[in-house]
Amino acid sequence: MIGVVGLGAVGSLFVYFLNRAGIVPRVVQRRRCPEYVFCAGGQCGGLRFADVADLGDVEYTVVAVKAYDSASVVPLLRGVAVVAQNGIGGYEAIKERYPNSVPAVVTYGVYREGCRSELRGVGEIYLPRAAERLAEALREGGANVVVVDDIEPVRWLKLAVNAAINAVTGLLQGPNGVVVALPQARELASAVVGEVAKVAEALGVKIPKDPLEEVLRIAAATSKNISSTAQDLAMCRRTEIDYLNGTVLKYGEALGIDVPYNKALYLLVKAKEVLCAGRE
Ligand SMILES: NC(=O)C1=CN([C@@H]2O[C@H](COP(=O)(O)OP(=O)(O)OC[C@H]3O[C@@H](n4cnc5c(N)ncnc54)[C@H](OP(=O)(O)O)[C@@H]3O)[C@@H](O)[C@H]2O)C=CC1
Ligand SMILES: CC(C)(CO)C(=O)C(=O)O
Repeated sequence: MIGVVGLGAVGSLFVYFLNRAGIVPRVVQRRRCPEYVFCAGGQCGGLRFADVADLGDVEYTVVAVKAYDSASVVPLLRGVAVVAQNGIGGYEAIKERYPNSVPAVVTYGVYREGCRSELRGVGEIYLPRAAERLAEALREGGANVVVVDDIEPVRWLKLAVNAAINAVTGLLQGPNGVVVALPQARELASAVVGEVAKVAEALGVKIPKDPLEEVLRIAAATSKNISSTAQDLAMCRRTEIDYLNGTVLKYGEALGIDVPYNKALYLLVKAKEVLCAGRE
Protein backbone atom coordinates (compact mmCIF):
# COMPACT_ATOMS: atom_id res chain seq x y z
CA MET A 1 0.00 0.00 0.00
CA ILE A 2 1.22 3.52 -0.84
CA GLY A 3 0.43 6.83 0.88
CA VAL A 4 0.68 10.42 -0.31
CA VAL A 5 0.82 13.57 1.81
CA GLY A 6 -0.11 16.73 -0.08
CA LEU A 7 -2.54 16.53 -2.96
CA GLY A 8 -1.29 19.50 -4.96
CA ALA A 9 0.39 19.45 -8.36
CA VAL A 10 3.05 16.83 -7.64
CA GLY A 11 0.87 14.80 -5.29
CA SER A 12 -1.75 14.64 -8.05
CA LEU A 13 0.92 13.53 -10.54
CA PHE A 14 1.85 10.58 -8.31
CA VAL A 15 -1.81 9.63 -7.68
CA TYR A 16 -2.46 9.88 -11.45
CA PHE A 17 0.29 7.35 -12.26
CA LEU A 18 -0.67 5.09 -9.36
CA ASN A 19 -4.32 5.10 -10.49
CA ARG A 20 -3.20 4.13 -14.01
CA ALA A 21 -1.40 1.20 -12.39
CA GLY A 22 -4.66 0.16 -10.73
CA ILE A 23 -3.57 1.46 -7.32
CA VAL A 24 -5.83 3.61 -5.10
CA PRO A 25 -3.41 5.23 -2.63
CA ARG A 26 -4.21 6.59 0.81
CA VAL A 27 -3.93 10.38 0.88
CA VAL A 28 -3.60 12.88 3.71
CA GLN A 29 -4.59 16.28 2.37
CA ARG A 30 -4.99 19.69 3.96
CA ARG A 31 -7.42 21.83 1.98
CA ARG A 32 -10.11 19.57 0.59
CA CYS A 33 -11.66 19.54 -2.88
CA PRO A 34 -14.91 17.79 -3.73
CA GLU A 35 -13.04 16.24 -6.64
CA TYR A 36 -9.44 16.42 -7.86
CA VAL A 37 -9.07 16.52 -11.63
CA PHE A 38 -5.85 15.63 -13.43
CA CYS A 39 -5.37 16.42 -17.13
CA ALA A 40 -2.74 14.87 -19.40
CA GLY A 41 -2.56 14.73 -23.19
CA GLY A 42 -5.88 16.51 -23.54
CA GLN A 43 -7.68 13.97 -21.34
CA CYS A 44 -9.00 14.92 -17.88
CA GLY A 45 -10.25 12.62 -15.16
CA GLY A 46 -10.97 12.44 -11.44
CA LEU A 47 -8.23 11.12 -9.15
CA ARG A 48 -9.08 8.05 -7.05
CA PHE A 49 -7.72 7.83 -3.50
CA ALA A 50 -8.71 6.99 0.07
CA ASP A 51 -8.95 10.22 2.08
CA VAL A 52 -7.42 9.38 5.47
CA ALA A 53 -6.11 11.16 8.54
CA ASP A 54 -3.61 8.35 9.32
CA LEU A 55 -1.81 6.48 6.54
CA GLY A 56 -1.59 3.30 8.62
CA ASP A 57 0.59 0.42 7.32
CA VAL A 58 1.74 1.92 4.03
CA GLU A 59 5.11 0.81 2.64
CA TYR A 60 5.84 4.30 1.26
CA THR A 61 4.70 7.83 2.03
CA VAL A 62 5.18 10.17 -0.93
CA VAL A 63 5.75 13.64 0.54
CA ALA A 64 4.50 16.20 -1.99
CA VAL A 65 4.31 19.39 0.05
CA LYS A 66 6.29 22.58 -0.48
CA ALA A 67 9.75 22.50 1.10
CA TYR A 68 8.75 25.02 3.78
CA ASP A 69 5.92 22.68 4.92
CA SER A 70 8.27 19.73 5.44
CA ALA A 71 8.50 19.75 9.24
CA SER A 72 4.69 19.93 9.56
CA VAL A 73 4.21 16.55 7.88
CA VAL A 74 6.64 14.49 9.98
CA PRO A 75 3.93 13.16 12.36
CA LEU A 76 2.03 11.89 9.31
CA LEU A 77 4.87 9.80 7.90
CA ARG A 78 4.70 6.00 7.74
CA GLY A 79 6.98 3.46 6.07
CA VAL A 80 9.68 4.91 3.82
CA ALA A 81 9.11 8.66 3.30
CA VAL A 82 9.87 9.57 -0.32
CA VAL A 83 10.30 13.35 -0.39
CA ALA A 84 9.46 14.75 -3.82
CA GLN A 85 10.50 18.40 -3.59
CA ASN A 86 12.58 20.94 -5.46
CA GLY A 87 15.62 22.41 -3.80
CA ILE A 88 17.71 21.25 -0.89
CA GLY A 89 16.80 21.56 2.77
CA GLY A 90 13.21 20.31 2.85
CA TYR A 91 14.18 16.63 2.68
CA GLU A 92 16.97 17.28 5.18
CA ALA A 93 14.46 18.79 7.64
CA ILE A 94 12.39 15.59 7.37
CA LYS A 95 15.37 13.21 7.47
CA GLU A 96 16.61 14.59 10.80
CA ARG A 97 13.16 14.02 12.34
CA TYR A 98 12.21 10.83 10.47
CA PRO A 99 15.36 8.91 9.43
CA ASN A 100 13.46 6.40 7.26
CA SER A 101 13.33 8.98 4.44
CA VAL A 102 14.79 9.26 0.96
CA PRO A 103 14.67 12.10 -1.59
CA ALA A 104 13.08 11.98 -5.03
CA VAL A 105 13.61 14.34 -7.98
CA VAL A 106 10.70 15.19 -10.27
CA THR A 107 11.39 16.82 -13.63
CA TYR A 108 7.78 16.64 -14.87
CA GLY A 109 6.03 20.01 -15.01
CA VAL A 110 2.53 20.19 -13.51
CA TYR A 111 0.42 23.33 -13.39
CA ARG A 112 -2.26 23.46 -10.67
CA GLU A 113 -5.22 25.80 -10.36
CA GLY A 114 -7.35 25.03 -7.34
CA CYS A 115 -8.49 21.42 -7.61
CA ARG A 116 -7.36 20.89 -11.20
CA SER A 117 -3.83 19.93 -12.19
CA GLU A 118 -2.50 19.68 -15.72
CA LEU A 119 0.61 17.94 -16.96
CA ARG A 120 2.52 20.71 -18.78
CA GLY A 121 5.91 19.02 -19.27
CA VAL A 122 6.91 15.36 -19.54
CA GLY A 123 10.00 14.55 -17.54
CA GLU A 124 11.20 11.85 -15.20
CA ILE A 125 10.85 10.76 -11.60
CA TYR A 126 14.26 9.89 -10.14
CA LEU A 127 14.19 7.52 -7.16
CA PRO A 128 16.87 5.83 -5.03
CA ARG A 129 17.00 2.03 -4.82
CA ALA A 130 15.24 2.11 -1.43
CA ALA A 131 12.07 3.12 -3.35
CA GLU A 132 12.34 0.31 -5.94
CA ARG A 133 8.79 -1.04 -5.42
CA LEU A 134 7.32 2.47 -5.64
CA ALA A 135 9.29 2.86 -8.87
CA GLU A 136 7.74 -0.35 -10.25
CA ALA A 137 4.22 0.84 -9.40
CA LEU A 138 4.78 4.25 -11.02
CA ARG A 139 6.31 2.61 -14.13
CA GLU A 140 3.27 0.34 -14.32
CA GLY A 141 1.21 3.52 -14.51
CA GLY A 142 3.28 4.90 -17.38
CA ALA A 143 5.66 7.20 -15.50
CA ASN A 144 9.24 7.67 -16.72
CA VAL A 145 11.09 6.45 -13.64
CA VAL A 146 14.86 6.35 -13.23
CA VAL A 147 16.22 4.42 -10.25
CA VAL A 148 19.71 5.61 -9.27
CA ASP A 149 22.31 4.39 -6.78
CA ASP A 150 23.14 7.95 -5.72
CA ILE A 151 20.45 10.63 -6.08
CA GLU A 152 22.50 13.55 -4.67
CA PRO A 153 24.10 14.49 -8.05
CA VAL A 154 20.61 14.55 -9.59
CA ARG A 155 19.30 16.74 -6.75
CA TRP A 156 22.16 19.24 -7.27
CA LEU A 157 21.64 19.32 -11.03
CA LYS A 158 17.95 20.13 -10.46
CA LEU A 159 19.01 22.70 -7.85
CA ALA A 160 21.24 24.38 -10.45
CA VAL A 161 18.30 24.47 -12.86
CA ASN A 162 15.93 25.96 -10.30
CA ALA A 163 18.56 28.39 -8.95
CA ALA A 164 19.08 29.76 -12.47
CA ILE A 165 15.49 29.78 -13.77
CA ASN A 166 13.14 30.40 -10.85
CA ALA A 167 14.47 33.64 -9.37
CA VAL A 168 15.25 35.22 -12.76
CA THR A 169 11.79 34.45 -14.17
CA GLY A 170 10.17 35.42 -10.87
CA LEU A 171 11.82 38.84 -10.80
CA LEU A 172 11.31 39.43 -14.54
CA GLN A 173 7.76 38.04 -14.30
CA GLY A 174 8.32 36.23 -17.56
CA PRO A 175 8.05 32.66 -18.86
CA ASN A 176 11.00 30.26 -18.59
CA GLY A 177 11.92 31.03 -22.22
CA VAL A 178 13.33 34.44 -21.20
CA VAL A 179 16.36 32.62 -19.77
CA VAL A 180 17.23 31.47 -23.31
CA ALA A 181 15.97 34.48 -25.28
CA LEU A 182 17.47 37.34 -23.25
CA PRO A 183 21.30 37.61 -23.25
CA GLN A 184 21.16 39.36 -19.88
CA ALA A 185 19.14 36.50 -18.33
CA ARG A 186 21.39 33.92 -19.98
CA GLU A 187 24.51 35.61 -18.59
CA LEU A 188 22.94 35.70 -15.12
CA ALA A 189 21.98 32.01 -15.36
CA SER A 190 25.52 31.13 -16.36
CA ALA A 191 26.97 32.95 -13.35
CA VAL A 192 24.44 31.34 -11.00
CA VAL A 193 25.11 27.76 -12.14
CA GLY A 194 28.86 28.40 -11.97
CA GLU A 195 28.46 29.16 -8.27
CA VAL A 196 26.23 26.13 -7.72
CA ALA A 197 28.82 23.89 -9.40
CA LYS A 198 31.57 25.29 -7.15
CA VAL A 199 29.53 24.62 -3.99
CA ALA A 200 28.56 21.12 -5.16
CA GLU A 201 32.20 20.27 -5.94
CA ALA A 202 33.28 21.50 -2.49
CA LEU A 203 30.67 19.14 -1.02
CA GLY A 204 32.05 16.26 -3.09
CA VAL A 205 28.97 16.12 -5.33
CA LYS A 206 29.71 15.56 -9.04
CA ILE A 207 26.93 17.17 -11.07
CA PRO A 208 26.18 14.54 -13.78
CA LYS A 209 26.01 16.87 -16.79
CA ASP A 210 26.88 20.44 -17.77
CA PRO A 211 24.51 22.47 -15.57
CA LEU A 212 24.29 25.46 -17.92
CA GLU A 213 23.42 23.21 -20.86
CA GLU A 214 20.73 21.60 -18.67
CA VAL A 215 19.38 25.03 -17.63
CA LEU A 216 19.13 26.16 -21.27
CA ARG A 217 17.65 22.81 -22.34
CA ILE A 218 14.92 22.91 -19.68
CA ALA A 219 14.25 26.63 -20.13
CA ALA A 220 13.75 25.98 -23.86
CA ALA A 221 11.66 22.84 -23.26
CA THR A 222 9.43 24.70 -20.79
CA SER A 223 9.71 28.07 -22.53
CA LYS A 224 6.02 28.92 -22.15
CA ASN A 225 5.81 27.68 -18.54
CA ILE A 226 5.57 30.15 -15.71
CA SER A 227 7.99 28.90 -13.05
CA SER A 228 6.66 28.14 -9.59
CA THR A 229 8.55 31.13 -8.17
CA ALA A 230 7.12 33.44 -10.84
CA GLN A 231 3.65 32.10 -10.05
CA ASP A 232 4.19 32.51 -6.30
CA LEU A 233 5.44 36.11 -6.64
CA ALA A 234 2.62 37.00 -9.03
CA MET A 235 0.11 35.71 -6.44
CA CYS A 236 1.99 37.13 -3.43
CA ARG A 237 2.50 33.61 -2.10
CA ARG A 238 5.56 32.45 -0.17
CA THR A 239 8.24 31.08 -2.52
CA GLU A 240 10.72 28.23 -1.99
CA ILE A 241 13.69 30.53 -2.58
CA ASP A 242 15.23 29.58 0.78
CA TYR A 243 15.66 26.05 -0.60
CA LEU A 244 16.95 27.18 -3.99
CA ASN A 245 19.36 30.17 -4.16
CA GLY A 246 19.08 30.40 -0.37
CA THR A 247 20.57 26.92 0.00
CA VAL A 248 23.47 27.82 -2.31
CA LEU A 249 24.08 30.92 -0.17
CA LYS A 250 23.91 28.91 3.08
CA TYR A 251 26.40 26.28 1.88
CA GLY A 252 28.60 28.92 0.21
CA GLU A 253 28.91 30.89 3.45
CA ALA A 254 29.58 27.71 5.44
CA LEU A 255 32.29 26.65 3.00
CA GLY A 256 33.82 30.12 2.50
CA ILE A 257 32.80 30.18 -1.18
CA ASP A 258 31.62 33.53 -2.60
CA VAL A 259 28.24 33.16 -4.31
CA PRO A 260 27.33 36.81 -5.05
CA TYR A 261 24.88 36.08 -7.87
CA ASN A 262 22.89 33.54 -5.86
CA LYS A 263 22.97 35.93 -2.91
CA ALA A 264 21.70 38.86 -4.98
CA LEU A 265 18.84 36.83 -6.48
CA TYR A 266 17.96 35.42 -3.08
CA LEU A 267 17.83 38.87 -1.45
CA LEU A 268 15.79 40.34 -4.32
CA VAL A 269 13.17 37.57 -4.15
CA LYS A 270 12.97 37.84 -0.35
CA ALA A 271 12.55 41.61 -0.72
CA LYS A 272 9.78 41.05 -3.24
CA GLU A 273 8.05 38.69 -0.80
CA VAL A 274 8.17 41.45 1.84
CA LEU A 275 6.79 44.02 -0.60
CA CYS A 276 4.03 41.55 -1.48
CA ALA A 277 3.17 40.95 2.16
CA GLY A 278 2.79 44.70 2.67
CA ARG A 279 0.25 44.79 -0.16
CA GLU A 280 -1.86 41.89 1.20
N1 LIG B 1 4.52 21.69 -9.74
C1 LIG B 1 5.57 21.16 -10.43
O1 LIG B 1 5.58 21.10 -11.69
C2 LIG B 1 6.77 20.65 -9.69
C3 LIG B 1 6.91 20.88 -8.33
N2 LIG B 1 8.00 20.37 -7.68
C4 LIG B 1 8.19 20.53 -6.24
O2 LIG B 1 7.27 19.65 -5.56
C5 LIG B 1 6.93 20.20 -4.29
C6 LIG B 1 5.41 20.33 -4.20
O3 LIG B 1 5.08 21.31 -5.12
P1 LIG B 1 3.61 21.44 -5.77
O4 LIG B 1 2.94 20.12 -5.80
O5 LIG B 1 3.77 22.20 -7.04
O6 LIG B 1 2.90 22.39 -4.68
P2 LIG B 1 1.33 22.57 -4.39
O7 LIG B 1 1.21 23.81 -3.57
O8 LIG B 1 0.56 22.41 -5.64
O9 LIG B 1 0.98 21.29 -3.48
C7 LIG B 1 1.40 21.17 -2.15
C8 LIG B 1 0.22 20.54 -1.41
O10 LIG B 1 0.65 20.14 -0.11
C9 LIG B 1 -0.45 20.42 0.77
N3 LIG B 1 0.00 20.45 2.16
C10 LIG B 1 0.84 21.32 2.74
N4 LIG B 1 1.04 20.98 4.03
C11 LIG B 1 0.30 19.87 4.25
C12 LIG B 1 0.08 19.03 5.38
N5 LIG B 1 0.68 19.28 6.55
N6 LIG B 1 -0.74 17.96 5.26
C13 LIG B 1 -1.34 17.69 4.08
N7 LIG B 1 -1.18 18.44 2.95
C14 LIG B 1 -0.36 19.51 3.06
C15 LIG B 1 -0.98 21.73 0.29
O11 LIG B 1 -2.26 21.93 0.81
P3 LIG B 1 -3.04 23.32 0.57
O12 LIG B 1 -3.73 23.13 -0.75
O13 LIG B 1 -3.97 23.40 1.74
O14 LIG B 1 -2.00 24.41 0.56
C16 LIG B 1 -0.94 21.52 -1.22
O15 LIG B 1 -2.13 20.93 -1.69
C17 LIG B 1 7.66 21.57 -4.22
O16 LIG B 1 8.90 21.42 -3.58
C18 LIG B 1 7.87 21.91 -5.69
O17 LIG B 1 8.96 22.81 -5.89
C19 LIG B 1 8.97 19.62 -8.34
C20 LIG B 1 8.86 19.41 -9.69
C21 LIG B 1 7.77 19.93 -10.45
C1 LIG C 1 12.09 23.48 -13.92
C2 LIG C 1 11.09 24.55 -13.52
C3 LIG C 1 11.72 25.91 -13.56
C4 LIG C 1 9.98 24.45 -14.55
O1 LIG C 1 9.11 25.54 -14.50
C5 LIG C 1 10.56 24.25 -12.13
O2 LIG C 1 10.90 23.21 -11.56
C6 LIG C 1 9.70 25.22 -11.39
O3 LIG C 1 8.95 25.97 -12.03
O4 LIG C 1 9.81 25.21 -10.13
